Amino acid sequence: MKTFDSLFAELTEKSVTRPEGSGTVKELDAGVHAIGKKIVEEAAEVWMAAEHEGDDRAAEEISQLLYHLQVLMVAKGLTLKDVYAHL
Ligand SMILES: N=c1c2ncn([C@@H]3O[C@H](COP(=O)(O)OP(=O)(O)OP(=O)(O)O)[C@@H](O)[C@H]3O)c2ncn1[C@@H]1O[C@H](COP(=O)(O)O)[C@@H](O)[C@H]1O
Repeated sequence: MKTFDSLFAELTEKSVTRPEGSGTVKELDAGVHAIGKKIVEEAAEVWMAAEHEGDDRAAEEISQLLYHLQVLMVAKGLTLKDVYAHL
């Protein structure tokens, strides 16, 4: 099963190899402003799913929020260590 750390490694690699058809590459090219807007949108979807939908939908939305947060980290050049230092 994919984990937070393994997804981050995958996204970091894609930012370097830039494979065709990668949504991550497309999002990175859109820039921090666009990624930030996506994070806000996904956060709202997490909230709505948690309050009004089932656990499975909430978990799915949370996974998408985590993905977009990771894309922002890659865009900013932040590592997992940088973030874990604040946990
Ligand atoms: N985990 C994810 C992931 N979670 C969410 N998303 C993207 O985030 C968006 C979620 O969008 P919504 O549900 O809001 O749907 P939407 O509004 O129709 O989406 P958009 O129109 O905004 O694109 C979709 O575009 C998904 O493709 C993800 N895209 C990729 N991954 C993983 O990231 C890795 C790299 O992906 P690629 O770069 O695409 O190869 C792979 O392991 C993927 O499984």
